Amino acid sequence: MSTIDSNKILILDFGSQYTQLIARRVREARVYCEIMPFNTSIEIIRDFGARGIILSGGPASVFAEEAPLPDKAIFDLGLPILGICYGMQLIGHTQGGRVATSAKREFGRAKLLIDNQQDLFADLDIVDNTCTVWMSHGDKVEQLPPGFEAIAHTENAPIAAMRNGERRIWAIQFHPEVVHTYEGATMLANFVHKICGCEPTWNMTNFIESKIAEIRETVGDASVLCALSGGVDSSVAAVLIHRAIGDRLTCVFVNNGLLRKNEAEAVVKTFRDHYHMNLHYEDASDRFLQKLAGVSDPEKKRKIIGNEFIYVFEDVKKRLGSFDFLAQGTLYPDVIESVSVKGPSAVIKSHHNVGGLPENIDFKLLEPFRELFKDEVRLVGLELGMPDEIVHRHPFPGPGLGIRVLGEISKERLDVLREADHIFLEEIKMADLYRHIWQAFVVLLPVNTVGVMGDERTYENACALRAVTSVDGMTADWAHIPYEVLARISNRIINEVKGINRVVYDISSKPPGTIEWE
Ligand SMILES: Nc1ncnc2c1ncn2[C@@H]1O[C@H](COP(=O)(O)OP(=O)(O)OP(=O)(O)O)[C@@H](O)[C@H]1O
Ligand SMILES: O=c1[nH]c(=O)c2[nH+]cn([C@@H]3O[C@H](COP(=O)(O)O)[C@@H](O)[C@H]3O)c2[nH]1
Ligand SMILES: NC(=O)CC[C@H](N)C(=O)O
Ligand SMILES: [Mg+2]
Repeated sequence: MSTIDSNKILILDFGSQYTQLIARRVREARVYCEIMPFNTSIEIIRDFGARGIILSGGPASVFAEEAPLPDKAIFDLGLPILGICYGMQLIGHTQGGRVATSAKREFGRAKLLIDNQQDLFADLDIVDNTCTVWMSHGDKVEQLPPGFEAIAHTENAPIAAMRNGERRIWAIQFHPEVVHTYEGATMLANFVHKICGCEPTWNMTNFIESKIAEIRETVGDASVLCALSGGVDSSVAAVLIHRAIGDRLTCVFVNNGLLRKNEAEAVVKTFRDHYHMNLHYEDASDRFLQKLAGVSDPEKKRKIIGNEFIYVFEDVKKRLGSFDFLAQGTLYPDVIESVSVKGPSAVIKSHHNVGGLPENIDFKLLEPFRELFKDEVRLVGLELGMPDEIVHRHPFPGPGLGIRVLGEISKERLDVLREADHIFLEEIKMADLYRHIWQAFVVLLPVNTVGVMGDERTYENACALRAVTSVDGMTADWAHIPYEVLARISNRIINEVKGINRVVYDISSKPPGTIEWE
């Protein structure tokens, strides 16, 4: 991003599970950074103009025929380089050392003995030069490249970290980006501040100012249509764009018939009355429900919903006039997944995502949060003075209740789910748990169970409560909601919601489960 000058770090991605965590840690050190694929050309790297480069880990072995390697000219840029895990191995391999597949692989916790407490390992909060780190490797550097010295070791790896002070290259076998490496954040901060000389200036106020200027420049005199869901990302995007271009912004909120109880009214009220924005409310519930009738396959549902959203936006554009831009709340994880070196990853579920719009759509895209993580978007929202209820809302997927009524969707089943879901959220809020939980919702199961109510036999639906804790939605654990709260929720749902006679609690983590059931 041109507005951020050279006070930034470049991360080259070799396919590690943790590349995004490296980016988070660098940003937590208040230095802007971007991830680029490992094979990015030296011209692009030079143009980006970072003050240092981090080479991520990765699944490959440097011996593999197709081992991913960076443009070797990165070693001649005169910039400090830090290699992590595979990044260390590739430095060892390409700079004249020797890497070998070790008989003793290291996974998980390891004790690191630091042999030199300078620069990268300065100011660590440790005793006896020993710190706990997290490892995940089979290969290791067995012989130092010329000019390098070992600066830390473990029982299994005599060269667990190395550096070449003159060429300003550092490399570590463990993962400093994961929380289990207790002093990892300090090490990464040492690299970006002390070694690369970056100033800790990245903050949301700077971001907002430079984004507003950029939006004005990009949009010029044109008008913008913003797909607004009332969720965190698009709401904060709408407020930011409104600051930049005022009434040339029109928001479109689509009622796809799959929203939660009272949601449509609440979103319209907030954005029309509170923010005084041009808001177009499009009730498209009939067309969505018609298209979904008789469909029970989750992937088919997702595709139908994703496509229908696009048709609705195009229809609205035809009716409301000329809009050059379509704005949406795309975040960094969405963007980066499409450039990851992991290659075509397995399709677990097709996330409805306007980012997957066809090439020939009649809009240019405006995505002000392409560089941000969700918690950063929340900070932008707070900085823009947005209320807690919007900024700290649980994420809600575009396909909405359509993927929470398992099996065939009908208006009746959606209504049953809406009531149960409403009770669940109400009780979570009352128990003061809403902010501790990443996401909580009810799933209506395509299962009828026998019950007894008022001495009468019932044969009605079962529903499942789903509540998870998470940082980024990529991994999640089931939330440990106190039994008393669960008991109250179950009681209320069974008593108050006609059509449900049994409530179960989902205790699956992600992985191996996912957060949504479809
Ligand atoms: N009902 C809707 N009407 C209009 N646009 C929508 C609707 N649902 C989703 N979108 C668009 O799809 C994008 C992706 O949805 P997503 O759920 O990831 O983000 P969000 O709703 O803005 O935030 P959150 O993740 O907190 O729910 C939104 O940013 C928005 O632009
Ligand atoms: O906008 C969205 N469109 C979708 O199609 C979609 N599918 C899942 N989600 C949300 O993504 C997070 C991870 O969900 P899963 O563990 O179920 O994959 C959770 O927060 C889910 O609610 C979606 N969001
Ligand atoms: N996490 C990593 O970067 C692993 C590097 C390499 N694949 C190994 O097993 O040693
Ligand atoms: Mg949403």
